[in-house]
Amino acid sequence: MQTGKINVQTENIFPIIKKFLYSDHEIFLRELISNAVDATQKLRALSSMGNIKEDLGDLTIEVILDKEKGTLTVRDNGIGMTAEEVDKYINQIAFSGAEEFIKKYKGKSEADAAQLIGHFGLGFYSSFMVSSKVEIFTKTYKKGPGSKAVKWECDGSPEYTLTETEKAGRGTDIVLHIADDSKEFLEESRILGLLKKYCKFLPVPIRFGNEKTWEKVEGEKDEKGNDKYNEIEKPRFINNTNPAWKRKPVELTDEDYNSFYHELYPSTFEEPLFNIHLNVDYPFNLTGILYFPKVKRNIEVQKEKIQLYSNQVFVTDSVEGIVPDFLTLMHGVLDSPDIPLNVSRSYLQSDANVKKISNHIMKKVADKLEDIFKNNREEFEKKWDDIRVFIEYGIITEPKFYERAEKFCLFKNTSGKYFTFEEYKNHISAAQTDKDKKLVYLYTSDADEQHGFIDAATGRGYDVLMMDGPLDNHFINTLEQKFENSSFVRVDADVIDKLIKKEEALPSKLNEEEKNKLKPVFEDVAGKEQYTVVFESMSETEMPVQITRPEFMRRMKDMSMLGGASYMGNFPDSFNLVVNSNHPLIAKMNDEKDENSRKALARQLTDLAKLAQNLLKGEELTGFIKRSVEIIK
Ligand SMILES: Nc1ncnc2c1ncn2[C@@H]1O[C@H](COP(=O)(O)OP(=O)(O)OP(=O)(O)O)[C@@H](O)[C@H]1O
Repeated sequence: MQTGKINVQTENIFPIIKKFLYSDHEIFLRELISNAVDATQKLRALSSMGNIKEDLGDLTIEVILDKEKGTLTVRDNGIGMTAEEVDKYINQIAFSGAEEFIKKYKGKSEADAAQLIGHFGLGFYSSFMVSSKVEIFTKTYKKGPGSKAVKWECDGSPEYTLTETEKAGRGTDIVLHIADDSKEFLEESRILGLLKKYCKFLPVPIRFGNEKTWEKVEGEKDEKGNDKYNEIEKPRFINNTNPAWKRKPVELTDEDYNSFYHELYPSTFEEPLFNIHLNVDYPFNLTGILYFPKVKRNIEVQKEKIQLYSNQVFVTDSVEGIVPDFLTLMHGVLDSPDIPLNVSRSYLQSDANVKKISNHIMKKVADKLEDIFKNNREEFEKKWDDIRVFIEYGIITEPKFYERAEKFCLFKNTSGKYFTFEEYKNHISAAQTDKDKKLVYLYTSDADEQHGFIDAATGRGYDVLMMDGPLDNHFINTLEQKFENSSFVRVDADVIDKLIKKEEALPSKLNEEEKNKLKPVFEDVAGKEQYTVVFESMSETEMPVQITRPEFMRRMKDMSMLGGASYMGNFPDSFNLVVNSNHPLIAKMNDEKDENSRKALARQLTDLAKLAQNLLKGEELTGFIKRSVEIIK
């Protein structure tokens, strides 16, 4: 027997390991199983190179729980280790990582220390987070002297023992004696949960005990004459060793992609819209499949998230910082050994590899969208309403994505037709260029509520865009910065004559004095605080009074509601009450001598204008209806 001191200066490092990995104790299982997978893959590699002649036998990795003994064992049939290798890889190399960590951690805050851990990969030693004692039983695949099985044992102090032992087969058993404060890891359900989380797609079969199922007994019936079934126990395998993202795209059908989607997200019933299969070797290694889900109208916190793997080992499903923000709306898997694990967000964001990966993914997503757009515009338009939020989000937040998306991003108008930016510009430029040569894009945020204004605009030969998505306020702001000499104006921002300013207005039939006389009457009925009364000389056929929402003030209000400008507090609604000074009813009002009649007329006209903007409510509405009945009588 050999006893020795693990090559470490610090007296007892395990309490420190324990403390700093506290929040993530469960990763010990991921680390141990990864080692077992590595050992198995190495064996496979040796065999395929002809270095091992005999049959490798069953390579299943087993996870064995013994509640009575209080142990959890990870067993592999991989390459195993000789005594010398245990000394080298476990006592020295593996520990030096831990030790280096301790040195660096001294004098740092806990948060910094937690970030550091990832760089050192405590690997095997993370098992001490949950164990009072760890044993390794291992036998190398190598033949000859020095290849006897050995047992290594350590109880968390820097002393270990290394002895010869008997072991039937090749490979390694790591036996954890679970510590009193970690008893949860002796619960079958807890371990099963962890295996399903971290090991679902590992490339070597993982078995955890047995599961019960029902098996049909051929040729036998039960008392009722139905097929007979017996309950049987069979080995419970955790993983799909050949997940879709590791296979070649040519081998996969749409059904394969969809069924893999459901394998990833078992509780989701919706089908994804389409997918992108990633496969890059250089300058970094990245595989994966991303799915476009149907994005809900209101972007909610998502249940299904992109899952990040490193060589098929699950790492995390918070990929912020690794993929651009707007791509976090996608679903699927990314697998890259080049993404550093267990490190902080800010570290990830500054990592050069991560940046390259992020740009690459963005490019691939744009490629795919452009591809569908070019080759199957009909399908693209059909999916547009579902993917639109996603593309707008990308355009708002990523200038690089805009450069690509400006070719395939679509506008939809109120009659349901789709246009690219370029097509739309050509479509409206004749009718919607104002007297200063500025192109005015008209839009509605609610086709029902703004119906009257849309009607007036289309009547003029203008086109109106549907901008009723959750991001459209921001989207419009972005486009105004990108499009030269253009502005966006909501259809109810002004009366139709003023919406797109053309030549000089018609002459007014009211003079200034008359206007000044009528103005207070309208101010009185509408309320001066909320409504600014303005006179416009429009055609006689336009409405006598209209309510508009000046574009700038409305945007400020929308922004304050979104919380984007909370310093403005509760920004008030602000409206213009536009009086058509050429309308016969206004002329009639002007001629009216009786003050009460003049006021009644103003009130009725104002209420009609409010009604058209869905602003007439409650008591005002009731009053209006009663008055209208009186008039008809
Ligand atoms: N099940 C095993 N079979 C054979 N060798 C093993 C096994 N587990 C660990 N080893 C050896 O011990 C070494 C140290 O393992 P450890 O998990 O600490 O670090 P690592 O796997 O090299 O790196 P990482 O920090 O990424 O886990 C491994 O590189 C390997 O040589």
